[in-house]
Amino acid sequence: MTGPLISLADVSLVFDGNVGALNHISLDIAKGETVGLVGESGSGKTTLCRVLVGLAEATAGTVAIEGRPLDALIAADPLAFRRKVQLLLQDAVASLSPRMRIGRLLEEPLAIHGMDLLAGRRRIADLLQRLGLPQGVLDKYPHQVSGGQARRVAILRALMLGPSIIVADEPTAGLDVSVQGDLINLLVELRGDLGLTYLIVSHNLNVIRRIADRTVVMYLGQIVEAAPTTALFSGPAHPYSAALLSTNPAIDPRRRRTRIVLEGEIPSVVSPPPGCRFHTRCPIAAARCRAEEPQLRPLPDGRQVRCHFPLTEPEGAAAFAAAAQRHANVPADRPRPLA
Ligand SMILES: Nc1ncnc2c1ncn2[C@@H]1O[C@H](COP(=O)(O)OP(=O)(O)OP(=O)(O)O)[C@@H](O)[C@H]1O
Repeated sequence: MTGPLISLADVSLVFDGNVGALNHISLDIAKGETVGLVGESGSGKTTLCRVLVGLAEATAGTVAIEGRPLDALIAADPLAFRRKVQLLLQDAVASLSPRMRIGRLLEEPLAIHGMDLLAGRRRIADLLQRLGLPQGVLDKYPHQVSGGQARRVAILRALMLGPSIIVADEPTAGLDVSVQGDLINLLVELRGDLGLTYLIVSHNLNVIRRIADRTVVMYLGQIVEAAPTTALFSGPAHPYSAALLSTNPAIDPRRRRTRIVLEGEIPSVVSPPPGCRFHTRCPIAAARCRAEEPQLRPLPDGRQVRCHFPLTEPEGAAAFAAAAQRHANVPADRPRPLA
């Protein structure tokens, strides 16, 4: 296969006639790639995940897997589609029935998909070992295992049917840092061993930095930047990406001397600001930003950005440096709004 494994072309989704949760999203994901999705609450990350797994339907645009439209794939063979694309939810315990022992929970999909029970049990045994879970968890109820183990059980359940795509919404949320680290290592290992492709949503930028080959930044239903993770973290092109990264002091503190505090509420997707959607909170917004909506466009270094004045170009860099300078005298222990 030469084309992308997953392709979203100009996808929009409007809830209730006026909630534009996704706005002209175009994104290709290659087989074996891990794409991280970041952005403030309400930017459309979960909706994008739900579209990809067929739980929500795009109002416009096309979603394709291996070049075949998603709706046609689902209509032709819904079970085959579910085997191929699995959703991993944040709250692993809540996504498992509390009244069934884990062993039965894991065998349940085998019956639904008409798979051989013996072969299924061998697969469970193999995956238990691979995921570092003791055999004993099979006899327990979901609430009787630790948070980290419950998360592994949910991963095991998602892997039972041999998927090729895993869409994970906050897979490490609520876990201790060390357990988070183990889980990320596990996901990376599984990707290599089983040839998986991941789309991973996380509020935790350290998680995204460790696992994603490419990171997509969303704001108010739009992609504002899509870049190789190393490029994004070493020098964001969109002012919103810069603001998001600056909220995390652990990310290269030498580079992040200026903490950019975004002022004001995130606007509503029901009535997004005209021009650039970010202009009401952007530290370098100019008249053009208020009047003209920027398109997502490629930069010479291969990333894409939706900004008239990307920080990787001289005009944007100068404006950003000037904004930082204006606030340079704010004491270090106080937030330094750039707007
Ligand atoms: N079923 C629905 N009906 C109406 N509006 C919805 C529905 N689901 C989501 N929305 C709205 O769509 C927008 C995007 O929501 P979404 O949950 O995708 O954002 P998110 O980036 O995943 O946020 P979070 O990080 O909090 O999960 C929000 O304004 C939300 O209120």
